[in-house]
Amino acid sequence: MLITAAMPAEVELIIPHLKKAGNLGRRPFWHGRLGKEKVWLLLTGLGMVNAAQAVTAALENLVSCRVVLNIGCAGAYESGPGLGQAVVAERVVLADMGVVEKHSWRDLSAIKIPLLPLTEGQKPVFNVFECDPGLNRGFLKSCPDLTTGVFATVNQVSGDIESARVVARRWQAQLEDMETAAVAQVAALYQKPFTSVRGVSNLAGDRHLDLKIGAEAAQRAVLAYCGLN
Ligand SMILES: O=C(O)c1cccc(C(=O)CC[C@H]2O[C@@H](n3cnc4c(=O)[nH]cnc43)[C@H](O)[C@@H]2O)c1
Repeated sequence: MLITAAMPAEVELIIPHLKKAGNLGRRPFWHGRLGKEKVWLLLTGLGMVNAAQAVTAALENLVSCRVVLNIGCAGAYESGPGLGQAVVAERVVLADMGVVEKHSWRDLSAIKIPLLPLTEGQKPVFNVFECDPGLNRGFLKSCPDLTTGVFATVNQVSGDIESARVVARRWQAQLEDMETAAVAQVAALYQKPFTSVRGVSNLAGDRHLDLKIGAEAAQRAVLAYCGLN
């Protein structure tokens, strides 16, 4: 399993279980066993470009990697989960990729060019990546406190509640982050099952974050999934 996170604070509980293994794609990575799982842990840096570059480098090199998991903290949209709640993604979306015309926003289907090569019998992929149902069942079984939801991955972080509300409504999303859908897109290109578990660090639109509370919630879910609780 390849586990990716953006920032060191998001992997502090997991790192003590693993060994530093140098750099991969110029990103620090660790390797070892987390209970039942053989794991590579990769720090990608902030945002979608960093995440996509790091995961591409990892999947080009780690040929025996079967599954990709993204973890970290996230902002929760109003009426979404509370601070410290861990959530597993049903689907993740490239939430602000599309067309703006006269202040009106449309998703990538307006451009009609899919993000992934078309495969027979599959619908074209524009903004939305479905997470792996089998992986999600495993998480929900081992972590009864987990909830599920849609993750909106943005380049423009919501800086006020009204802006957050627009993104939440557009995608029926519960959480906002800056990397998940980019990791999902690269995992899909490499045909690797993918999911994401994130913990709530703030109300989306409120820039006061408790990184530790959010990051620890997600990591505890990962440790439980691996049988280490
Ligand atoms: O200073 C700010 O305005 C600010 C706003 C949002 C997040 C940050 C961070 O330093 C953490 C970024 C990190 O955590 C994820 N994250 C956490 N909360 C949110 C959010 O409300 N909107 C988008 N991303 C969020 C994100 O994936 C980053 O990796 C600072």
